[in-house]
Amino acid sequence: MDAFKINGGNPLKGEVTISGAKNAALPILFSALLSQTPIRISNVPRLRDIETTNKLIAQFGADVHWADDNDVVIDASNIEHCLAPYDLVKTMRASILVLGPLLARFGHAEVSLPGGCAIGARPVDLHIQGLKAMGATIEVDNGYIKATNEGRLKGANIFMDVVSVGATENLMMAAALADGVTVIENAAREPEIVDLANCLNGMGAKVEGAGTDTLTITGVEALNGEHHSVMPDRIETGTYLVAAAVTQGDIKCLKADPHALDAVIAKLQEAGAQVDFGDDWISLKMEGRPKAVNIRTAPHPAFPTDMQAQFVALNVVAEGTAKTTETIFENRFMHVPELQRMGANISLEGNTAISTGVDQLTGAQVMATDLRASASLVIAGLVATTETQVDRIYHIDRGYQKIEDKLQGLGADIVRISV
Ligand SMILES: CC(=O)N[C@H]1[C@@H](OP(=O)(O)OP(=O)(O)OC[C@H]2O[C@@H](n3ccc(=O)[nH]c3=O)[C@H](O)[C@@H]2O)O[C@H](CO)[C@@H](O)[C@@H]1O
Ligand SMILES: C=C(OP(=O)(O)O)C(=O)O
Repeated sequence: MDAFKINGGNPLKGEVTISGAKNAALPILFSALLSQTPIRISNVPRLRDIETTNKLIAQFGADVHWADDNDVVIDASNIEHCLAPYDLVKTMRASILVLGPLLARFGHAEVSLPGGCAIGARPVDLHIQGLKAMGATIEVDNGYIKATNEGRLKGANIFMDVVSVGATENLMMAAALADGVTVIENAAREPEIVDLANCLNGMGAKVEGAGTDTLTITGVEALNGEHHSVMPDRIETGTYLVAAAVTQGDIKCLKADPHALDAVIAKLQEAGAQVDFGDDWISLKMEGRPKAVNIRTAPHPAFPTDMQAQFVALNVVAEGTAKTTETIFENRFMHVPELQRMGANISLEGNTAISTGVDQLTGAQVMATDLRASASLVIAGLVATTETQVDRIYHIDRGYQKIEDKLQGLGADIVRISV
């Protein structure tokens, strides 16, 4: 199993190129299942979750191949079956996103229930309810969601009582091929939803309102190939910016999208960082110790849950006391006990972490428990006074392309080892 060894103390300096967004690339790759002709997707990050997605799509019978370093071509004209098996689905929750496209195009789909995960139970009831509202018959049997539909799905009015990124994406993809108009109210407004809508519209879909809380989708009979470039990863960008702030560094992120990062930039400025940006870059300079900042996660455009752990790493070395409140996932504080082992002064009260920054963290052997928790431990390691070993970094490989190479390029002392 791989681990990172980190010797902290170097301020991050220089330029880092941001990869395509994992959370946009995954639904966009799955949207290829809606298309009768090949689709080419550029700026796809090279990550474990992307490999899992490609494997899942290929096992339905589609032809999936890398056409270039970051370009994937998918030809789903011939699909042999519509069964998504537990072995693949259990390794990546986003696999549930095959349900809408397969059902809409082929009238049936069997998808393993993804099961709970480290950060929370993460049910899929909204996905199922929305598809039922569009006329599908759905049963859950032996751990599988079994969905069927006679002919095309029917357009429907769907109100989602929880804002869900994945359910919005699944229903938007299904509605793209439905008969009639679907209106999704209380839809998620994340930039990745907009990127997916743009890709679908390029394939011939009629999706309006992406980026607002009401989506109107007029179904079409068929979708066809498209060449789409995935948006930059706002969470990867935010992670490097926080790492630079914590190490009192000076970095520039290239091929980034600063407009997708408003809430994160506001918090970095509140922490005392100087942040500048242009159309496709963002830079951060931090002089002196950051100031602790209160955080409350909520659906976009509020502060993203996927940046919570990284800001906890900032708060535990910042000047002052801060409250970090997690409102999206019920168990997304597993980095807290690991940070305590590195000397952090932090405690948990319900869904709030209360921290008072310490002058210095000390290195320790710590365990990554989920994707962003791993990132927060790496950030903590970058400022710790002695060596840190972060174990189980397969979590980080799900979502960060070549993180150790990128951090080394910024001057960090981090190496991958086999343990
Ligand atoms: C691949 C991907 O894009 N993952 C992102 C996506 O996950 P994902 O799409 O799984 O997250 P959701 O937006 O669906 O989850 C938000 C909340 O809704 C709840 N819920 C969701 C679906 C449902 O049917 N019933 C229900 O109750 C969840 O348990 C959670 O409490 O959005 C999350 C919230 O921004 C991010 O942290 C993840 O990085
Ligand atoms: C939680 C995340 O991903 P997933 O929804 O794929 O688990 C994430 O990207 O932080």
